[in-house]
Parts: sequence; C-alpha cells; structure tokens
Amino acid sequence: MADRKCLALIAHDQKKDDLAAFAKAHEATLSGWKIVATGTTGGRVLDACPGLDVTRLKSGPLGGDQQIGALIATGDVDCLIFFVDPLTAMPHDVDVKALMRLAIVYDIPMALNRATAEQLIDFRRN
Ligand SMILES: O=C(CO)COP(=O)(O)O
Repeated sequence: MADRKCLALIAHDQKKDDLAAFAKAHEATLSGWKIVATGTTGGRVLDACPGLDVTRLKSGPLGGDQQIGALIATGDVDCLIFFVDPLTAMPHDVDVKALMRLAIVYDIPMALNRATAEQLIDFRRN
C-alpha cells in the first residue's frame, strides 16, 4: 500500500478553536492522512481527535512554521491547511510569509481559512 499523504495543520491562537472544530467535523477523513502540525495546534487537534496520527513540531514562533516549510521543500508535505488570524500582529510574521511562499513555490494545495479548507477536504475526498 502506498504511503499515506501528509497534511500540515496550523492555526493562529484566535483560530485554534475553529481548527479543532474543523478537525472533529472531518475526523474520519483526516484519519486517512499523516498529519504534521505546529506544537500548540497539534496538541489542540489531538485533544479533539486523540486517534489521529499527528506529529507535533515546534511551536510556530519557535520555528514550527519553518519546519513545515522545510518539509514542503523536501516533498514531504502534500497539502497545507493554515487558519490564519489576519487581525493580530505576529512576532514571527516573516516565518509565516516564508511558509506560504514555499507552499506556492512547490504548488501544493493551501487553504488559509475554513471556507477554503472545507472545499479542499471535500474535493480531496472525491
Ligand atoms: O504560530 C503559529 C503559526 O504561525 C502556530 O503555532 P502553534 O500551533 O504552536 O501555536
């Protein structure tokens, strides 16, 4: 059997409740993926869905976004769902931009809000 594809999940603090609810609502679909997540986000996803295969990396401000960017560059992440908070300044804004840039460079599907993530998860199921 081919290796499962890898999905990266990230949410800024104001969006973490929303991402946990999204994960719960799509738990069955997400169980078909290998998941990598920034540290705090991964913890929230596992609290909501303890059975998912989630690898937690560093927290975003401590390098987690860059770790996920590196995994995109090596071809180890196939899809990115990142619930971005557009209303709060981030100390690691440059890391966030660099991550999005690599998702574009390597042309992987990237959802930056819940509406797009809902479409992406439905699309990939079909
Ligand atoms: O800051 C983040 C993304 O830029 C998310 O990191 P955490 O999941 O560790 O909060």
